[in-house]
Amino acid sequence: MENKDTIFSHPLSNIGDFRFDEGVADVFSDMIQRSVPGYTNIISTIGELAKHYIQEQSQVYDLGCSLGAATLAMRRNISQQGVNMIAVDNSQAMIERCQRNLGAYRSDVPVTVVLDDIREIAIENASMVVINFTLQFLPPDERAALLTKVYQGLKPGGLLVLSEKIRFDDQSVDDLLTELHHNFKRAHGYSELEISQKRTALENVMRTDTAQLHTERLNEIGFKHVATWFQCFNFTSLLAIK
Ligand SMILES: Nc1ncnc2c1ncn2[C@@H]1O[C@H](C[S@+](CC[C@H]([NH3+])C(=O)[O-])CC(=O)[O-])[C@@H](O)[C@H]1O
Ligand SMILES: O=C(O)C(=O)Cc1ccccc1
Repeated sequence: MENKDTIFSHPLSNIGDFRFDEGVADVFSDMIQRSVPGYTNIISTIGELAKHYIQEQSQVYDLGCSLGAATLAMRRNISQQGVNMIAVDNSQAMIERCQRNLGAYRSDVPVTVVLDDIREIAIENASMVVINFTLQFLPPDERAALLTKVYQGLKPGGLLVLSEKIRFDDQSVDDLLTELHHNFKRAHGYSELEISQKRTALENVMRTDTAQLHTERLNEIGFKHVATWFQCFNFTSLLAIK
């Protein structure tokens, strides 16, 4: 049923930048579950939060939706009327599979699947916005603008869920939590070669911020309530309410 991630299992003579292409999209569900501690828990909590925060006659956004896991979790959980969901990703391979996944379950909640850069889309009348491990792929100096756009598009009482891989200013702490994350990957069957080649591939494309920066930035933008609700090693998820 599910394709196993073997992308980095053989020695590559030239490790290019990590890309969300067909090969990655085909194995992405397996890849993210074996790579991100707490991923399944985060997805189901997004579903729980949807029950409480999605407002009637409003829009819900999943920015960097990949295969649509967060959108599916939210859609399954809501009984609110007049909700329109928008799932956005700039990878054609992901969007095709996302559309297919959403079509595999029946639901009365309309979802518009959009192939675009999350920096280009309008956010309006939103009661919930999910950015689950996607902000980390934007250039660091463009992150505040994206989050400001989200804030401006949210209704009062609206919720942002922001999940990210993080780094630590303290080098010893960063080394330790990186090692614990690598142990997690080993425990899920990844070899040293896979871990190190993927790390190289991600180096230029995924520049992580610290937890403090995430919290401070959300506060500065104006969110009324900001909290870290999940952290495992160097992975975190925050919620921010307007
Ligand atoms: N500028 C951008 N515009 C649109 N999409 C982008 C951009 N940059 C990257 N992406 C997309 O963001 C997604 C990141 S994965 C999200 C997991 C999902 N949220 C999940 O809950 O399963 C997380 C990870 O791979 O660590 C990929 O599908 C990219 O194509
Ligand atoms: O795999 C890793 O080392 C990560 O940091 C997480 C991840 C998961 C899926 C795609 C890109 C990064």
